Amino acid sequence: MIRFEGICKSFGGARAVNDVTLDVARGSLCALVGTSGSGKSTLLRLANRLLEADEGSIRFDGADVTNIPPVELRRRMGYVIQSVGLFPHWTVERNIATVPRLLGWPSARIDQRVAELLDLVGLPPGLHARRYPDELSGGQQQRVGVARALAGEPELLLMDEPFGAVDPPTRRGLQDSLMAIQKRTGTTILLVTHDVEEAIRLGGTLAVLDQGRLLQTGTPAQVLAQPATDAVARFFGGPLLGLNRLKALRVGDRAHAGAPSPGEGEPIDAEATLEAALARMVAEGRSRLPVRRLANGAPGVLDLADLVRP
Ligand SMILES: Nc1ncnc2c1ncn2[C@@H]1O[C@H](COP(=O)(O)OP(=O)(O)OP(=O)(O)O)[C@@H](O)[C@H]1O
Repeated sequence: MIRFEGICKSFGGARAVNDVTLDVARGSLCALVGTSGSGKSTLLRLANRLLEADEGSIRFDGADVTNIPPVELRRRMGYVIQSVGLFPHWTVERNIATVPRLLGWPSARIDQRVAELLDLVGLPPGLHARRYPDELSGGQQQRVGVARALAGEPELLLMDEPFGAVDPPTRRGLQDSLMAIQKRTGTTILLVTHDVEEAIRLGGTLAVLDQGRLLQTGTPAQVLAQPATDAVARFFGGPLLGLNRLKALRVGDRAHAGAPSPGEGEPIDAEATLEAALARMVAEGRSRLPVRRLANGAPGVLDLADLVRP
């Protein structure tokens, strides 16, 4: 869907992005992660030509982005930033309708799209469509920002720290909504975050940047099991990397067949993370949990020892 090839970008002689080659497959979610100043936002802005690369090429659906007019490019790529940037004097529905209006959609189609998107991001249209941004909480504004970016049915959604400014429980709610939206719409997402937990939780592919260089790509489970460099290991927790790894693995990945014995407590879901399983074991003083259902449908068990298996 989008491929960065040998991309370099400098500001005043300092390399912000250094020879990055990265492929984001159609329908996937790729999280650009790395410490502050590693070049994540720059890479995102190069995708929609808010910035131009010094070297290398970016192909979007097979075409070099420099051959696509910026207006067309930004219509085909939704862009969500942390500060949201909603127009304060426009209602929620008018904000969301920005791109469809520019595209000249008939008003009935726009109204239908706005209502559908508000539902999708979990804001009932009857309650929210006519409100103004300053009548919404920060988390609700973020949801409107996501709806607005999706309005023109973009092929790619670029998100720069989209949930950076909201509290952790709201952030988790927004992450869940985003994952559900992606499942439903199949939109390709390239997202910037420096939050390790968010990067792991969203699943998909991680692309780890450090000082402008791409150090590693892979699923969270792969990257946390075998960090390519010390910088990657440090980013994912250093001495606590092992604990973060438990966030990237599911109970079903490690549980084994077995009949739970009486008194072993509530079964845990095979989809729960190993971190959640360990938390239950610690809280309940158990070294074994029954598992509701393995991939083959049979009940199973998870032992404390399963958590430390390679
Ligand atoms: N417009 C600009 N002019 C000059 N330098 C810039 C500009 N944009 C970015 N930089 C520099 O490029 C480097 C990479 O910045 P970038 O914003 O891409 O990093 P980041 O990984 O997104 O960081 P953060 O997580 O803090 O947002 C930094 O050293 C930054 O100071």
